[in-house]
Amino acid sequence: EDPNYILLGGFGVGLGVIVFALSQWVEILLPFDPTRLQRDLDQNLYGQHIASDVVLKAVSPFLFSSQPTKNLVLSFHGTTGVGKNHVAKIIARNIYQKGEKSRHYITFTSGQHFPLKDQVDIYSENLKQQIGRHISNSPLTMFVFDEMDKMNPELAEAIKPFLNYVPYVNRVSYHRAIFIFLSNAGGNVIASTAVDFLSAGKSREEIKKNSKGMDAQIHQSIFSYESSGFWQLVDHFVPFLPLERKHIRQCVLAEMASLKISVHQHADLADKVVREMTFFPPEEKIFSVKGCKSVRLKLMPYVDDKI
Ligand SMILES: Nc1ncnc2c1ncn2[C@@H]1O[C@H](COP(=O)(O)OP(=O)(O)OP(=O)(O)O)[C@@H](O)[C@H]1O
Repeated sequence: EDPNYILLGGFGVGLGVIVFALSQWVEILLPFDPTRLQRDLDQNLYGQHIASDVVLKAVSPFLFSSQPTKNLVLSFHGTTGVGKNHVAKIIARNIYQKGEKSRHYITFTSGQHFPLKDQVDIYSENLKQQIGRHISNSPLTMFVFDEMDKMNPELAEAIKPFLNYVPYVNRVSYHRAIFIFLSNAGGNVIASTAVDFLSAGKSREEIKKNSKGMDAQIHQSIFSYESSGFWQLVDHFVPFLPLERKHIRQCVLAEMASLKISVHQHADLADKVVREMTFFPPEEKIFSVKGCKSVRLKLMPYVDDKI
């Protein structure tokens, strides 16, 4: 063997390893395409015409702008299992090639990450450092805070400076980050507005963001929390409506496809799962109490028998 070839081969392998490591480290940001986001929402988000509209109109100009004047702050409201986390993930997969698995998609759940009241000072300090570090690594980071209604107000205070109009810290732009807060606060207000509409014979699509003062009532339900200054920094409050039978059915079919459960072999499964769910109000039984939340779990027993 010619030692030159061995040297060259070794060099090639080394270079390959470095390129591979770099490609794992440097994540690809997708070029933003509003049509793709719209298509994704149209096809994969069921029964949420208001949320779909607000998200598209908020996210598109923000991602198009090369120098946004402030970061994007969204607050999603609705009862359980109606698609709040789901939409955050849809946004993520339209920004990052790795979607929700991206290193730049950061989630915190109050009950899980900040459970102890007497540790709040430590949580605050850690949280500030983490947010700063993530933004320094990649200005276009998504921070998703779940269970905001359970968050200690002191933690909200720790996040507040990042939502403000601070343009640069250490020459890194703080205006490109996206903050999404999820909560069940206002969920009952939204649900009762939906019940009123459908009971009055109106269609779901007629419900607007400010129908029956829904907007104002959502504000009321959160501004009564201590950190009202924090909520003033939110750009858009996004209501998620409770889901009806047809939406649950759509969720079941989508989950069946993702779990590779044959629709042919289990023709009645979607209807069976829908029948097993609980609906409200008790008389009319229009909306699913848990949205699409337990759908995946109910399908698990069928996972093994593939097509
Ligand atoms: N409107 C919807 N359209 C499509 N799929 C949905 C919708 N709502 C819920 N799902 C499905 O149900 C699962 C659970 O929903 P998701 O986690 O988004 O609920 P959530 O509103 O965040 O609830 P929670 O308040 O309990 O956190 C999602 O992963 C998704 O598969």
